[in-house]
Amino acid sequence: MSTRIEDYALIGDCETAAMVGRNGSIDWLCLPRFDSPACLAALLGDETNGRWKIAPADGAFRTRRAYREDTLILETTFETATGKAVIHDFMPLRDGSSNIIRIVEGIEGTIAFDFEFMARFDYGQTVPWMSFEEEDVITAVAGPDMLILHSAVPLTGDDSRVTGAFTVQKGDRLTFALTFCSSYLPRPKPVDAEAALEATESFWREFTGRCPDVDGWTGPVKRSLITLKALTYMPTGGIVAAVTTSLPEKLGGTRNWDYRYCWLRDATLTLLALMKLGYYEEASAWRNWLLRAVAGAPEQMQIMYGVAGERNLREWEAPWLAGYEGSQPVRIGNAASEQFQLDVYGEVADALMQASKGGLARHPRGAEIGDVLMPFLERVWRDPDEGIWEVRGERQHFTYSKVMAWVAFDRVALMAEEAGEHDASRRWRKVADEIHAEVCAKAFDPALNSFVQAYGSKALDASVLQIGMVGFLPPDDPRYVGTVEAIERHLTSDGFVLRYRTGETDDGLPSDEGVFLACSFWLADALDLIGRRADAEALFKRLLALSNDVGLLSEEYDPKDKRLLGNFPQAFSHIGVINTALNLSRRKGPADDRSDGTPDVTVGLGA
Ligand SMILES: OC[C@H]1O[C@H](O[C@H]2O[C@H](CO)[C@@H](O)[C@H](O)[C@H]2O)[C@H](O)[C@@H](O)[C@@H]1O
Repeated sequence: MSTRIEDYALIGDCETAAMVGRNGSIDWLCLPRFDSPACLAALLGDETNGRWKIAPADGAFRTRRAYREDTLILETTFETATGKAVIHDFMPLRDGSSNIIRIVEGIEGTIAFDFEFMARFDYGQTVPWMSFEEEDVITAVAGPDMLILHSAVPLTGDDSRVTGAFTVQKGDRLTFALTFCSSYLPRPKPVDAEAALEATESFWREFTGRCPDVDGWTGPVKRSLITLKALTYMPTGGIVAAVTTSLPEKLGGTRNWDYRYCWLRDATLTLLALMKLGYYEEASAWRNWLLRAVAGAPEQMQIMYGVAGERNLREWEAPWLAGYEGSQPVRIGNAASEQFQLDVYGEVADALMQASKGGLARHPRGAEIGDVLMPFLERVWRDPDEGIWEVRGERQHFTYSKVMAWVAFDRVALMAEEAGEHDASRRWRKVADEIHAEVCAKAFDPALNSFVQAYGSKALDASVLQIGMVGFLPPDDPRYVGTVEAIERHLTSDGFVLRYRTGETDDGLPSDEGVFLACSFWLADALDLIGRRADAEALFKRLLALSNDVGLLSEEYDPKDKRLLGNFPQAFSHIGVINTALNLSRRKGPADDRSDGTPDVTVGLGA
């Protein structure tokens, strides 16, 4: 039986990450980067696709898990009839090599453990050459890649499987370290596990220590903050949407996508959340990543890039992987990278304006990029697009896309005005006004008393909840209030929000999907904005209760089967935790900031 998505926890080194099951098995690991081929891929198949398991030999064990306070160090406590032991799992920040360290510590009595290591490079396909250099040092080599396993106990096995057995007693501390390196380069020095544990703890504590108090929500906010940081590729500042590919949006379904890339949309929303908590260093790193990634001709700007700004994210399928609970295909790469999605221009402009407001130092290329992108957007905003949901059906005039195009022109007009560039400001304001009038005329359905998914459509769509948050209409505008209420009434399942009804939208895909957690946070924000604070709080609490035992959320949820669905953990959902907590706390939240329209800046788009 497969491990439920909610039974995984994340560990990472801000360059890649691993998924650790409640059963002691590491079932997902891509090296050396988030988007590199996996060398442990049991998550999307079975153990023969690669895993590293350390678990009590007595199968009847109980587990309890928690992160060491304010860190990404996972502590899984195993209890059997004979004793209690903890495995401390973590990935230290790199100092020349990438490592996963597992320290098994005896707490009470005695426990017998089984050890199993099966490496499969190239997404669970390639069986390596396994060499037993010493009883406790084993290497796995396949082409350019090499894993070195340092074990505290003797191991045996062959190319396909390495096993061992050991016992821990109270006070024992056994260390296992897996190091990745290039097979053709000199080997890195073995890592000092205890020193690495200390350094890892200090790193995360220092990072989390800067988080302000967010009323009663500080706990979940900190966990979300740590998760977003773990999704950041530190060498470049790029932020991936999730660390997994192809965890399904419906169990057994085909809506399985690769999220190990940097979406401008997801990343800018992450940036807004981080800045609200005062994390400007991360925001600055991301802004520099963005300006490097979008450098070039504006018509070639993509909606997503690789972690270092790569453009070629060609989508392909890995048929040898059975898929999570049989959900095929497993996709690598993402064809949405070639789509046209208007909203990203608005998201980027908005984030950069907020960055300026927050006092982020000006970047020399920033204004220049704005000068090139805005005339391009002026030419193309009337075109249909694939929209925020990246539909694979026909392009449409999606309401959210046009609203966000309005945001782009509105923000640059405000910034130009503030900088005393009155001609530019008038030019952009004129386009903004034109878009505004068109959206109000074509995207509002008086019979439904709601904004709809696309011009002339009858379908509801959760993305238009953003209309009151980005300042397109004041929250008390009856058209916005009507929209929020229509979505609450007709686009929810068990009180949680669907992106849209799959049967009513040509998204080019079969079957349906779960409720979308980010949209559910948006409904909480919207309810708060229209003056229904108690309902907003109640929904927020229900959403937080969907987090797994270590505070992590995936993209979607199935209210019937009560299971997390989709890639995990997902930035979009954790951004929701932070933003809604801020909106509901005394502190001024992103919704207030984004809707108040004050530029408070002195320089251009990239400032
Ligand atoms: O629903 C089809 C699309 O689903 C994915 O996109 C979703 O995830 C993105 C990353 O979090 C998010 O930016 C987007 O708004 C979501 O719809 C998938 O990546 C697409 O390829 C797919 O067409």
